[in-house]
Amino acid sequence: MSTMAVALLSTNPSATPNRRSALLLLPRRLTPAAGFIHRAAASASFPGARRADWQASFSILSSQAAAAGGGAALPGSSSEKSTNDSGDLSAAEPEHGDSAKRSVPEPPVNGTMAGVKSLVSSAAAGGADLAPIPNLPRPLSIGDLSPAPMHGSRLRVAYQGVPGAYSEAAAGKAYPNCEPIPCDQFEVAFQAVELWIADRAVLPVENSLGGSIHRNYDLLLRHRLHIVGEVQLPVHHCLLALPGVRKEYLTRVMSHPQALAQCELTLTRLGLNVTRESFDDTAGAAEYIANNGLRDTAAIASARAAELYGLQVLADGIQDDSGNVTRFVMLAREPIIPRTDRPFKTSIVFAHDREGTSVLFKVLSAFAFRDISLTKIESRPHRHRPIRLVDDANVGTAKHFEYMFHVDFQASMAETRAQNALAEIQEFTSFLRVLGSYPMDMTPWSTSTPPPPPPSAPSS
Ligand SMILES: O=C(O)C(=O)C[C@]1(C(=O)O)C=C[C@@H](O)C=C1
Repeated sequence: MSTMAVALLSTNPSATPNRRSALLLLPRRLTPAAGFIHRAAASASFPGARRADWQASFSILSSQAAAAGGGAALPGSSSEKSTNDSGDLSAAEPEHGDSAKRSVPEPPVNGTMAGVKSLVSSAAAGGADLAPIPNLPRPLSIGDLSPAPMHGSRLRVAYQGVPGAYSEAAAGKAYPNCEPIPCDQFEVAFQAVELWIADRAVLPVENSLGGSIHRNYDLLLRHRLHIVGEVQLPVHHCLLALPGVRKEYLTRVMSHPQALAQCELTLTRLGLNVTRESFDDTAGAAEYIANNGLRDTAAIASARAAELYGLQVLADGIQDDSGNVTRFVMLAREPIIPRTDRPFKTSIVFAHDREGTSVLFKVLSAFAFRDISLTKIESRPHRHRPIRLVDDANVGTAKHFEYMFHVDFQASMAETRAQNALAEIQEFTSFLRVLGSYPMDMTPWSTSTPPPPPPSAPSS
C-alpha cells in the first residue's frame, strides 16, 4: 500500500451543544493520551446510586482528543491518489502508517534493561575469567515478541454516547466481556482506536426505520480503520421522565435524532403535544433530564438508561416498528484475513470521473454477472469534487453532483469471484477502496435489546 498521508483533524466543540459535563477518567498507563482526558466530576444532583458505580469505572473520551491530532487520511489527499494510481486495494493488507503504533514503547530485552547493563559493565571491567556473570539475560521467548498489554486483559471498545446508549449494548454484543469506552462523538471513537486508547470501535451505520447514519460513512472514508465485523441490534425505545411526571405535563421530548425519527408516528399517536429536541445520544438525553430536574421533558432511550439515571418508564416499546434494528460496524486498526468457511460481507467505496459511460451500471453488472448479491448501496457527496460543470454552448452549463458510492456485497475477498469483480470495477473507476471483508452477523432474530457488557473494574 502506498505511504499514507496523515492529516490533522480538528473538531469543533460547539458542534455538540447538548453535551454537558464530559467527564472523564484517565485510562491507566496511557500517558500519550493524558492531555485530552479529564477526570470525572461527580454530579451531586444525580438521583440514583448506580451512576456512582459507572462513574467510578467508565470514562468518556471527549472531542478534545481531536484537538490533540489523531491521524486521518483525507479522501482526495495524496495518499488516496497514489492508492488509485497504483491500483492498490486495501483489503487484507496491514496498515503501515499508524504513527501512534510507533510510539508504543518497545519491550526491553528480558523485560528489563538491568540484565543488559550488568553484562556490558562486566565485559568492560575485563571480566573474561569465566567467573559466573550475575543477571545473565535469558534468551528471548515467544512471549517477549508480543507487545505488553497496554491495559487490562479486556478488549477496550470505543462507542459514541454515555452508558445506557444502544451503542454500548452493541459493543457488548460485538465483544462480550469488553471494556466499553464512551466517547462524546463518532470522530473521537475513530481517533481512540487510531491512538491505541481503544482496541476497537463499534459504530452505527444504518437503522431499519431511520436510514443511514451518514456521518459514519464519511468518517470511514476520512480515517484508515478497517471494518472487521458487524452487529445488528434490536432497538427497543422507552419514553422516560422523572418519577411522578405524567404524559400530560410534557412539553418537550429529547433524544438522538435517529431515535426521534424511529418514534415519530408513535409520539403523535400517544397524543403528545411536544417539541422534539436532538441530543448527542439517547442515554445522554436521559442523564440531562435527571441532572437538571426537568419535569416538563421526556427522553427516548433504553430501559437501562432509565435504571442508570433514576427515571420512570412512561411508555415502553414506542418505536414505530417492533422490528426496529440498527446495524453497527466493528472497526480495528488492522483488517482481518478474509475466509470462505462462513458467510462474509465486503464493504467498498468508489468514485468515477467519466461522463456518460454508465459507470454505475457497469459496476453493478460486475457483481450481477458473478452472482454476487449487493446488500447496500449509498451515495455521498464527493467532498473534494462536489460539482462537475458541463458546458453546452447552446443550452448553458449543467451542474452534475459528484458522488462517492458505498457498496456492501455478500462475498469474501478470499473468493475469486469477488477479486475478479473488483479487478473489473477498478478499470472504470477513478477511486476504489475496500473498507473491510468481514463475517456477517448471523445471530438469530430477536426484538429485544441485549444487555450491555459488564461494568469495568474501577480505575486505580
Ligand atoms: O443514542 C444512542 O443510544 C445510540 O447508540 C446512537 C443510535 C444511532 O446513532 O442510531 C444507535 C441506535 C439507535 O438507532 C439510536 C441511536
